[in-house]
Amino acid sequence: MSDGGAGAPVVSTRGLGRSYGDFEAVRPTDLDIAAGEVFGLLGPNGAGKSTMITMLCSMLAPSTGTAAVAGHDVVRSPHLVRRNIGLVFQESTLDLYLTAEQNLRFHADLYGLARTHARERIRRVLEVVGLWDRRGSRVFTYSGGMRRRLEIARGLLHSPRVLFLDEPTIGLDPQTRQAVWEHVRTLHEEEGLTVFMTTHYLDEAENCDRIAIMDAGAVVALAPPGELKAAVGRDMVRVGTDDPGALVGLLEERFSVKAELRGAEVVFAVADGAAFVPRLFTGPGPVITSVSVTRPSLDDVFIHHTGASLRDAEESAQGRPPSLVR
Ligand SMILES: Nc1ncnc2c1ncn2[C@@H]1O[C@H](COP(=O)(O)OP(=O)(O)OP(=O)(O)O)[C@@H](O)[C@H]1O
Repeated sequence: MSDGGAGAPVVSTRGLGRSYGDFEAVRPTDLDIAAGEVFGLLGPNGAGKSTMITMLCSMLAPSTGTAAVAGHDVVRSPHLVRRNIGLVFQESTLDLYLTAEQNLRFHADLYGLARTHARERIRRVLEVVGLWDRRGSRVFTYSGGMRRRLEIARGLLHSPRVLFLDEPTIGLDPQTRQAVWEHVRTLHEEEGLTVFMTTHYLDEAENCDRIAIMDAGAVVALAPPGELKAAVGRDMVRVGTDDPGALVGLLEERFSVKAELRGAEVVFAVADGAAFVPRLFTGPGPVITSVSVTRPSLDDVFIHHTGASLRDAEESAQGRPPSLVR
């Protein structure tokens, strides 16, 4: 398979799917990702994100269809695929008893980088992720965030065309997540890297050029974040009340509006929030303590397509034992 030249998608799938027995973990999927794009795959636990990314990295054989990465077929040319990609997965594979520099040198040897080039490249990637000064420290002395940054540096050492990140910041605090993301952005901008990531975090998803929302093995929406939000189209109304259950019932009966409980709030979508809200205060009903009207957020988009809140997915992801913070 040829590289296809400028403008050709750098990741392309046709009918790509994976089953376990009768269970379709990833249903046949077509995807095209352009060179230089930052692409995010979002979905609740078990949606099929890891299965998808592992197939694209040539580490799991598809049951159906084809996938090409940097012009190479993932089944027929796995070695060429791996030369062209960087991987940062949930499970850390750093050697904790080696220094950062030694970890990177080992990786450079594996990829056959010439010594001088490797030296320059190690310096460059460590500088980008802010670890050059700590290059001589053994990795077990690093914090969770520093280890993650080092893994990103390692994933980029051999100048891949596509960086695959499977939940790169899971278990990290918001500031560290932000820092990791800034490093990815810098490399994306300076090296024209294509980034394919899975995430549970809405703020990370907002940074993507395009997002695919995956649910039960299928891509149910795919567009830039702004377009996804505009497509949901309606205003979100959040109401605080002393009796949320009663308010959900009242909205259904009196206004035929389907509302959900999100935490202590009742949340629903209407075409014109400002016009609708005064009607809530007419007639008998539970006491209303607060009301807010907002344009749709990415979480609203997620709920619209999957019926679940991404915030809940974030929380359950946070509850998992973080593989980074050892
Ligand atoms: N080796 C396997 N054998 C059987 N079922 C599997 C296997 N690997 C994954 N699955 C199932 O496939 C589905 C998709 O799993 P996958 O790990 O891709 O989801 P995910 O979206 O990455 O979830 P998470 O966000 O929790 O990592 C799940 O129902 C999972 O149980």
